[in-house]
Amino acid sequence: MIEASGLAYRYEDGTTAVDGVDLTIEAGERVALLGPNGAGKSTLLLLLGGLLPPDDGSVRYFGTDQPGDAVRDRLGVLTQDPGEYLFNPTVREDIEYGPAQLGLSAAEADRRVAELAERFDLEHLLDRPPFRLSGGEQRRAAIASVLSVDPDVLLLDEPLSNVDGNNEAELLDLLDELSADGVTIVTSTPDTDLVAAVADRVVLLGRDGRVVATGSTREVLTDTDRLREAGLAPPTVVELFDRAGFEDLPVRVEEAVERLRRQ
Ligand SMILES: Nc1ncnc2c1ncn2[C@@H]1O[C@H](COP(=O)(O)OP(=O)(O)OP(=O)(O)O)[C@@H](O)[C@H]1O
Repeated sequence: MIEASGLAYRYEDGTTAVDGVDLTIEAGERVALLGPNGAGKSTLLLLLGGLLPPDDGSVRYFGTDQPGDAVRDRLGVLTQDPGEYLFNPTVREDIEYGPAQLGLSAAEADRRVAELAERFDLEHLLDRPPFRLSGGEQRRAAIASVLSVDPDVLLLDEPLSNVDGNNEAELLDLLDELSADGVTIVTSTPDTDLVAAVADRVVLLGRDGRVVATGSTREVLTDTDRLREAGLAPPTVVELFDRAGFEDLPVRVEEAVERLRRQ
């Protein structure tokens, strides 16, 4: 789906945000870009989504040489600022915007709005101006507008920040469903507790914008020393079982519960 090689990006003030990143994302994969604040996750996501031109290196999409612009409607990129997706007079129009740009019928756009509004608990907010929404509501509306174009690849920058427990569970369920439908999902986060719920593979970034490790979610999340060296706390469930002296560490709460029941 995405093949990045030698990616590097420096901001105008000379800050190197991403440095020499090689990364291949296969169809249907769920990948987390994990790293501490300032590691370059957001910048990398923008580079992968074709929204920033790299200073060095290149990104290939779908095994072709088409530039990011040409495959824009197949890539759904959620940046950290929900305001970037909410620029119409109402939330409804924001969600309809993508389908309209793709030339879909009004009936199909309406259908997508209704489905996404129900999923994200936005029905009562559809006719409001987006700036009158709370931070978490804006994030949910932004995610709905990204999903409205039915992308093949989703690139999500900290999608759960500001989102409460119920809506978090709803969004995680939806990501599971999209993944089961074959959508490729890349999620950036500094939150090790979230990773096992959204990814099967992890790309761990260090503070210098370089990849420190890649591996299965289990491999990366149970290597507590390496996580700490990268500036991250291990997931709570991993830390708990590690400190309690367990050998084989669970990475999800459900797995931990199962383990304890068997004891
Ligand atoms: N517009 C900018 N101008 C200059 N430096 C920037 C800019 N945006 C980000 N940076 C710097 O680039 C580096 C990577 O930032 P980036 O936002 O990609 O990291 P991140 O891993 O997403 O961080 P966080 O977890 O805090 O969101 C940091 O050192 C940051 O200070």
